[in-house]
Amino acid sequence: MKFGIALKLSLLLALAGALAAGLTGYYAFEASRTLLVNAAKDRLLTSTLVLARRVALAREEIERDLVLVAEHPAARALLQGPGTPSQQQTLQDLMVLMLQSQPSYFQVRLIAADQHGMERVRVDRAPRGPMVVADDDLQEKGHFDYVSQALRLGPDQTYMSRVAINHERGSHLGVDKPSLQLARPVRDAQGRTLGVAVINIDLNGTFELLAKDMPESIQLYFANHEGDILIHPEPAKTFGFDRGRRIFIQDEFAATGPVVRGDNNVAVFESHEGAHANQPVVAAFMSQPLKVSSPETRLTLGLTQPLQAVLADSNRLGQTVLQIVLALCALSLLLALWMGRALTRPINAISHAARMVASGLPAGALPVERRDEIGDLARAFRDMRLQIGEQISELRDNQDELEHLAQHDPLTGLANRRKFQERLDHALAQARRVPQTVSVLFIDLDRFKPINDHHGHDVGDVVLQTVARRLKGVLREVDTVARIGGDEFVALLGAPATQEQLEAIARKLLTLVSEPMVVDKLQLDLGCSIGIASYPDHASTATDLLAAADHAMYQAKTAGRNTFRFFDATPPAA
Ligand SMILES: Nc1nc2c(ncn2[C@@H]2O[C@H](COP(=O)(O)OP(=O)(O)OP(=O)(O)O)[C@@H](O)[C@H]2O)c(=O)[nH]1
Repeated sequence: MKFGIALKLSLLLALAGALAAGLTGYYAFEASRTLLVNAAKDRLLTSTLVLARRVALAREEIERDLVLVAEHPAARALLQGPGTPSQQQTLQDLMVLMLQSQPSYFQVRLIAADQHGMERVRVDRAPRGPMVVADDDLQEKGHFDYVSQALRLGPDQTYMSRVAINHERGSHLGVDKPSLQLARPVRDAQGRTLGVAVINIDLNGTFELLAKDMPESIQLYFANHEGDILIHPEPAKTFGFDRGRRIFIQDEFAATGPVVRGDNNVAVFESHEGAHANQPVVAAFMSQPLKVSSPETRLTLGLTQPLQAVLADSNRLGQTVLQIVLALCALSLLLALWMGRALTRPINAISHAARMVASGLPAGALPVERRDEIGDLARAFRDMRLQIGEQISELRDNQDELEHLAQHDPLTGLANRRKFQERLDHALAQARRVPQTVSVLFIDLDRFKPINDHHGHDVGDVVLQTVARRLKGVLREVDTVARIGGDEFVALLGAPATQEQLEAIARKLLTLVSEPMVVDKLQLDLGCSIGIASYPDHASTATDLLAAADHAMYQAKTAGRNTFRFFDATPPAA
C-alpha cells in the first residue's frame, strides 16, 4: 500500500480512535481515582468519629466504675476511719473484679485526702493477674495532680490527668507505659471530701481494644491538646516530651494544625509531605473538648490509610482500562486499515483503468455500481472514456477524410498529382529492381476551354467528372488514373506493356473520351491528346518520365489533336 491519501486517512482515523479511547480511559481512570480517594476520606472520617464515640463511651464506663468505688459504703468507711478487714476485703474484691473485667485498667485505688494522700486500698495489674498491694507498700500520692485536683472537684465531677508515661513507682505492669488517671472524689453524707477513687488506664491497651476491628492498613494517631504525639505507628515518635524532645502531630501533618488548636473540629486530607512523600496517605483527624475536668482541654484523634491501599482498586481498574484502550486502539487501527483498503481498492481500479485507457487498452471493470462518491467518480470516468472514444473515432474519420483529400482530386475523386507521384516513385523503384518497364500516358482534353466559356464552369465540371469515369472504365484496377491539372489526366500502367498494348490502350481512350457527351441537354463535342513515355526507354526518373509523356502529348496536339504519340526526343525538322 502506498503512503497515499487512504493510508494517511487511515492513520489519522486510527490516531483519532486511539486518542479518543486513551482520553476516555484516562478520564475514567482519573474519575475512579478521585471517587476512591473521596470514598476513602469519607470512610476514614466516619471511622474516626466512631472511634471518638467509642473513646467517649469508654470514658463514661470508667466513670461509672469510679462511681462504684467512690460511692461504695466500704470506701467511705475506710476513709473515715481505720475500717474493718471485711470492708477492706470488700473493696479489694471489687477492684480485683474491675481489673479482671477491664483489661485496659492498670490500677484501681482508694486514696485518702489526709495523710498526704495515703493510698488506702490498691489493686495493681501484675503479670499473673490483679494483685492486691500490701498495706506496707501503700504510698502517699497527695502531690499528684489527679489527687490534689480531684479533691477540689464539685459533685458528680471527674478529673482526668494528662496522658503521660507512668513513672510512678510500684505500679507494676503500668510502669513506664503510656497511661492516664481518672479520679473522682469520695464524700461523706455531709458532702465533705474524704479522698479520691482513681483508675489508672493503659492508653495503648485501650486504643487497641477500641480499634481492633479496623483494617490493617489503617493507622491510628492520637495527640494531646498541644499536639504532642501520644499514639503513632512508629512508637519512637510518641511521648517525645517525656524524653525532652517534643514531637507534634501538626509538624507531620500541617493540615491538623487548626484541629489541634480547636479552630476546626475535623480535617480530611491527602498528605504527600515530609515522611509521607514516598508513601502518601489519606487522612481524617478530629478533636473535641473533653467533658471532664482535665489539663488536656481537647484531644486529637486521627486515622490514615496509605494512598496505595486506597488506590489498589483504581490500579486494577487502570489495568483493565489500559487493556480496553489497547484493544480499542488495535481495533481502530484494523478498522482504519480496512477502511483505507476499501477506499484504495476502487480508486486503484479507476487509476488502473485510466492507465489502460492511456495505453490504448480496454479499461477493465470499474466500480460504477457504487452509490457513493467513488461510484460518481467511476461513472464520470466511464462517461469521459466513452466521450474520448467517440471523439477519437471522429478524429480518425476526419483524418481519413483529410488523408483522402490530400491524395485525391475533389472534383473527380481521382488520385491527385501527389498520390500519382508516390505511385510512380514506387513503381519505378520496383522496376529498377526487377527490371521492367513502366509506362505513363499523359491525357489532355481537346477543346475543353470553349465548353467552359460557352456553357459555364459547372458544365465544364460535369464534363471533367464524366471523362474521369470513362478513363477509369478503360483502365484496370492495378492502373492509376490521376487528374493533375485543369483538363490534364495521367495514367500509370500497373503492369509492363508492349508498344502494341500501349497503342491499343491509347486508342481505346481516344475512342471513349470522344464519344458524344450530353450535359444539361447539351450535345458536347470532346476529344483528347495522349502522350506516352516509358521507363527506361524515355526517362529514368519520375519527373523526367512525366515530362516526357507531357512532351509527347504536345506532339500529339501539334499533330492535330485527338491522337496519341510516343515520346520522341528527336527535335522536329525545321
Ligand atoms: N470547368 C472547369 N474548368 C477548368 C477547371 N480547371 C481548369 N479549367 C479550364 O480548363 C481550360 C483548360 O485550358 P486549355 O487546355 O488551354 O483549353 P483547350 O480548349 O482544351 O485547349 P487545347 O488543349 O489546346 O485544346 C481553361 O479554360 C481552364 O479555365 C475546372 O476544375 N473546372
